Amino acid sequence: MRTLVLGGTRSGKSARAEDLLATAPQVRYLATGGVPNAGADPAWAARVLAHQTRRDQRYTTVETLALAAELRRAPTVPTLIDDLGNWITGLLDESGWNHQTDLSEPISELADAVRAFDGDLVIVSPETGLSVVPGTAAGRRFQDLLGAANLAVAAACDRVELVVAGQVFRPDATTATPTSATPTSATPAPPAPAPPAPSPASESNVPDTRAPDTAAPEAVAPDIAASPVSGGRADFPLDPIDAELFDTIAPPDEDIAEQTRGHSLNLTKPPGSLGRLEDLAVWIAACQGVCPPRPLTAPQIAVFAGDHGVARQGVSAFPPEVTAQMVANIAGGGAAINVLARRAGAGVQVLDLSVDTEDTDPVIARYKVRRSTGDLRRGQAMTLAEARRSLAAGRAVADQLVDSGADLLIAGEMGIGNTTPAAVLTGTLTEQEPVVVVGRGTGIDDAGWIRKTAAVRDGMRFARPHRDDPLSLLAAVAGPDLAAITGFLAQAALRKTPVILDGTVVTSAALVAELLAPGARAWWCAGHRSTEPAHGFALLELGLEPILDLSMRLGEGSGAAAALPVVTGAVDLMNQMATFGDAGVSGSS
Ligand SMILES: Cc1cc2ncn([C@H]3O[C@H](COP(=O)(O)O)[C@@H](O)[C@H]3O)c2cc1C
Ligand SMILES: O=C(O)c1cccnc1
Repeated sequence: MRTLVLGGTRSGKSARAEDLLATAPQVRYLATGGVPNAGADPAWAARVLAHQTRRDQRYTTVETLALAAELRRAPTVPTLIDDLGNWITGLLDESGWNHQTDLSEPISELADAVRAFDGDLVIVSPETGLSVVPGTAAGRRFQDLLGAANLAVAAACDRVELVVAGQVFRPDATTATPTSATPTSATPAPPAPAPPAPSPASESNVPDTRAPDTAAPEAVAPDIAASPVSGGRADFPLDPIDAELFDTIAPPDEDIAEQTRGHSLNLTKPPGSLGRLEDLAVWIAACQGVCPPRPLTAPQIAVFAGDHGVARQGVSAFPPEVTAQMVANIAGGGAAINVLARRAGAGVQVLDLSVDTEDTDPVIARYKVRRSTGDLRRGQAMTLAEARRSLAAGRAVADQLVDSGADLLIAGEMGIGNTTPAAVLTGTLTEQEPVVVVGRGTGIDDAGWIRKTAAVRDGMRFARPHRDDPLSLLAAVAGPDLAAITGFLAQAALRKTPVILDGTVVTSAALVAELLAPGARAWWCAGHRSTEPAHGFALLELGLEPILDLSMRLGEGSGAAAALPVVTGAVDLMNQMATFGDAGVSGSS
């Protein structure tokens, strides 16, 4: 079990960490605070002594900043790291406190080592993000880097705890997942979010840290997760009036792309031998504007959920009630997307935009626009105002994730019947006939396929007049979930953040997003090719070649999450491989 214990100064976090290892026969204690010079700083020495006297004979202390190497050296020995704040300070002391100091590599190395660790590991780290932004450049640097370290390490752990005045809170156990807004959601929501909106830290993207054996009795604190919501619904942080207006989307940096292609020629491999992995790394470098690209340490997945009126017409193999049930499943960490995200080190949050229930946890429903949609066979799935609100919600979610450090975004979806509006959008925007785009979705039989095709035909009839007006197209035949995904994807591009697209539902929204924000597609790659026929047409229209083709047809973001390790691996190759010169390997003759 790997646990990250966060807390403020003197919160009781170290004592809590030691409690977690109380039954371990021996504990390796990785101390990052350095050996204090008692003469120079007696107060610091006393502080360290207090920690030492509390620990017993079972502890063996190793003073080190090389945490990743030490974890890898003995990856099963029960270990306590105390703490990441001193670790960041030590690294900054070594490499300089100026703003150019890049600690992304040691941070991602540590996260990788934590992920690979196979025993009891407790990591203590200060939670400084709840205080004011420091007034000095060095203070801000420290706070930013510590936040990044906490996010990356939280994503690699099985669970995250927050200690406040000796009380233990489990962010991931509050609402079953949605929690803090920090990319890996290591940081729980602040008790009093600042206006104008749920602060980033109040958003739900705790990494999916659920583990089968984590039902700790102290896992409470519903009020923390619920705090950002007023009256059961979140206030919309973005004025929906302008939700469909986007500034020009700048393309990823072509000079950096060229530089990265050149860099790749120097690496110890025949030119081009890593095939499309090289293209992916070049693309990420161009998105980041950095050569070689920085390792991706904080990918985030937002799953947008909604019901669809047409689902009552026999177009799905499953009943609409499954949408709400699956929202709870995703929040609880038990869906396919959670499993793939955990493995890939991505945080997951699920958001109810239009599920047909009043009972969703208020945090998950903070952007709720309505219950279900009108039947798209008769047009007007929602109003224009609702479409704007939904777009604004998706944009706000992307903003919050990017603001809290996410370096790659994935949109997922959950909604029984949603492959029907997706087929309507794709058929309309790629000018294909209904029979060509309609697939089996969750596995409908022939009679269901005929009903679905008829519904798509009717929906396309209503959609066609709105083909050149993305907002009214969404209002006519989509729904809040698809509109939110549209806003999310376009906003990610505006914020220069790469996206891995998922299957047919998300990609149908991508078609609309490209209309709303032309050029946005340059910020997206296609994670996989779904077996739904509409998906192939949508990918063709966007000019995207999928990374994987595994006959998947699930949605939730699962195809994108499956492709995520390929993308992060591609970036690592560009970043970590030795050059011919460095390794003393002869180049081609
Ligand atoms: C248990 C279950 C889990 C799912 N996870 C994703 N979907 C996927 O299937 C649904 C769309 O297919 P259709 O249009 O045929 O209803 C969406 O919820 C989509 O996310 C699921 C569907 C089910 C039943
Ligand atoms: O490709 C998808 O996104 C998909 C396929 C089937 C069911 N739900 C989603």
